[in-house]
Amino acid sequence: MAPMLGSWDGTGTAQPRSGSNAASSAPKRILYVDAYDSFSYNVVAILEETLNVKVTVMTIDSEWPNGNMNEFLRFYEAVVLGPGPGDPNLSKDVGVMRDIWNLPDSDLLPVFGICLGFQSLCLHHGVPIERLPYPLHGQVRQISTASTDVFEGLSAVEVTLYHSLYANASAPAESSASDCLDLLAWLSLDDGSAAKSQIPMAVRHRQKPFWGVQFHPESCKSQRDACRTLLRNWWRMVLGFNKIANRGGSGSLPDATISPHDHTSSFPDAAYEMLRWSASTSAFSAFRSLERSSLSVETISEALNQPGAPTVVFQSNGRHSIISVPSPGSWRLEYSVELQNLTLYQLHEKGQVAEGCLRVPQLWDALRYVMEMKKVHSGHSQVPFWGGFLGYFSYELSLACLPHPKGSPQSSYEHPTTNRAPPDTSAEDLPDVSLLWCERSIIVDNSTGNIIIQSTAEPDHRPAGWLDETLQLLQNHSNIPNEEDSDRSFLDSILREGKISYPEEGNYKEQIDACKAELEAGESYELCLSCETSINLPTPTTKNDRAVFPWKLYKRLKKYNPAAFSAFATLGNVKILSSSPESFLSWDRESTLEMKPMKGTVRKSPDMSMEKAKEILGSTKEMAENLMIADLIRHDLYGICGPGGVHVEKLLEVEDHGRVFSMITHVKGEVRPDRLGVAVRHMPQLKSPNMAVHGLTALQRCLPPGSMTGAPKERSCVHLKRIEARKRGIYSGVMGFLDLGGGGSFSVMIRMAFSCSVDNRDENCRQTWRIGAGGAITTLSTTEGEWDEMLTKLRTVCTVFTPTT
Ligand SMILES: C=C(O[C@@H]1C=C(C(=O)O)C=C[C@H]1O)C(=O)O
Ligand SMILES: NC(=O)CC[C@H](N)C(=O)O
Repeated sequence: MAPMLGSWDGTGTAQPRSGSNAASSAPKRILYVDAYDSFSYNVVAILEETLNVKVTVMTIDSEWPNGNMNEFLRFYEAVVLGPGPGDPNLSKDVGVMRDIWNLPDSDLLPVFGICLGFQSLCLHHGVPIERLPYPLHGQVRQISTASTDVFEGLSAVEVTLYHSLYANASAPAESSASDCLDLLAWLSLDDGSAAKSQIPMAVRHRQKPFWGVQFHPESCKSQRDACRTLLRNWWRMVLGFNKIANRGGSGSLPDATISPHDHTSSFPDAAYEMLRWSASTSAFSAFRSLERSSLSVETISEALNQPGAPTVVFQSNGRHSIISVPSPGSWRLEYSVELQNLTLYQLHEKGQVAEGCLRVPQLWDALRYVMEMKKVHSGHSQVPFWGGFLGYFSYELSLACLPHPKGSPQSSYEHPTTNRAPPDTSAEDLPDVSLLWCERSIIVDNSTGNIIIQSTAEPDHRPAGWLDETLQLLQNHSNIPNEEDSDRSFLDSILREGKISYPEEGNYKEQIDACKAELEAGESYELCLSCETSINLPTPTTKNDRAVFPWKLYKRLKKYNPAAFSAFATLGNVKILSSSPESFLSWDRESTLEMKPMKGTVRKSPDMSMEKAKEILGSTKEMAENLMIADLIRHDLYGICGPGGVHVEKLLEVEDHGRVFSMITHVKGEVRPDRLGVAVRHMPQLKSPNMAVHGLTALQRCLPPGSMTGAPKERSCVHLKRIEARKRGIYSGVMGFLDLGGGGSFSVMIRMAFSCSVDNRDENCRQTWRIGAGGAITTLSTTEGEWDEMLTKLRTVCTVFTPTT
């Protein structure tokens, strides 16, 4: 193989004709065309980190600024066409990418296509794009190269692949292709036939400055040094071409992304209302400490919270547990995406209620505003929460936070009058957001037994005020006697009357096949499919029994399946019992964001050791599942933190999570208000140094959890919604706290049950609890294996709903 290299190379010996800006020291500009992929910001990061360039992001469904592509591209040194879902044969999937290939010779500029961008390049130059015999998603393979051109010095490179389609260079229509494209790299594919076929991994146009790679140089499992060399080689050739062509990005451009989405929304009045409701919250969290106490979290919560009253408890088996305590200034909010309705409820005095209409972005603005205005400046230095909001964001709220490409199937909740979701009465009244404004709380340091009693309400700080009273109360308190027997018979008496509706096996298996069909078509690289089990129970007859039932059930769950993020909530009609092992997003008060997705699960059993679990989870299938999510959350964090701001701490490590072994990845990002990531650069609110504001924004931009959707996130969600045909509700959403000191932490709502039944014996004699369970479907999944995995996860929660005798 001796690719013909055309008439120009990277040495750039020719003299510029005129007006070259080569001497300019300002970073040169690259235009990145984003096909709504979940790896886009990883590409932006590797470009900016490697080439000292500035990247502008333009989504495929954008209009060319001023309707003039040629004019606009003069600002740029080169264009990078990114990866994405779908098929380059369809204009909706590549959008403006296609326009680039039709640039007149006089306006040519260097182009580098990645995966979908590469396929678009090949297709336009006569190479058909077809389906692979088996998709290659999240798989790390060694490719061979021609060792020339952009692969100078790189003979074999290990790279990550995320594609279902490929450029069939040996198809009959190829004769014209070989006239203009040279093959620079290829992969030997063992497709089961006697002869091993080779598929193109990189090409270059012979006359035009167009390159493309089928693999993902930005993936954290692609050989980093080699991929950076590849980009530097390309960049040399870009500069060489531009010099000869006497072109090059010039002029100053705003640091914005180009997309059809209007990011402006009027500031919501609700924000001022929420601020008024928080008037009693001061800028200090005062505290008292009770050293080395043996009081349990359950005992403390029972001592300070009335059964059935709004309560949130985070009972971590990590360092700290948090228990909310009501105060005269307590209030809570509920938001419905479908109705675009916000309701505030005062918990004391006359139980005042306020309602307002606002859109999802305005809700985030309101939350940011309150967190900024009510910043708490000091408190106990060791504890992660001083006061603020505790509660959840549902999966449907998360979907409403995603950008939808123009013309894509919209989510019903954004436009209540059109494209309604399938009727789903069980989810009808479930608030999509429910948050408790919490001034008083108790923190238990699980490692020392120390208890911190804290409050941001000024009257509580006075001597002999609530802090001192509570200290005394807890000092004189002892653990509640073990009521396991009476609790068991109480719970069993209700559970015995329960009806559990399990998902239908045949239906779930059909849904697995439907997912696989989308994976094979190139629509997704991984789909996290789930289904729901519902449990219908009699409502206990007495008011007290109704109030204590969820709490007692929670205690049973906590005991049966202790988890890193066990949590309980009762907020209005909503009750949540969670034994989630998975952290979604947390942030400290200074600048660090952390995400720890979990993907790859095996059930514990007497003959399943950690060693064996590592062997199973070390398979191509399991590693690929986790790697895809690892790359997805790197993208999510790069969108906030920008190039240079994201680091992988742990990649694909197996951990013990109670009843299962799971594989996790741990990624950290540093927020730098002066160098924000592409996803948030347009937000003026983020000039603030307050980490609460950045953390909330990261939450808004990173929902829904990628481990619960698959990648690319937006397109995967569209398919999952159609295939699952239900609202997931709180399952797949997140639950956690927003700390007025600046921090925050949210876990993924899995291994949990929730109910939104009205607690009124007269109106509703039955209550329905819902448990979601599922798993990531890849092309390597087996139908049987996925059904079993779903059942394993379901059992961790469903077991506590079955009577013990
Ligand atoms: C979908 C669930 O879990 C998700 C899927 C996992 C997997 O595929 O291994 C692991 C953890 C979660 O991100 C669930 O628990 O219902
Ligand atoms: N990662 C990608 O860009 C994938 C491209 C295309 N959707 C495929 O599956 O082949």
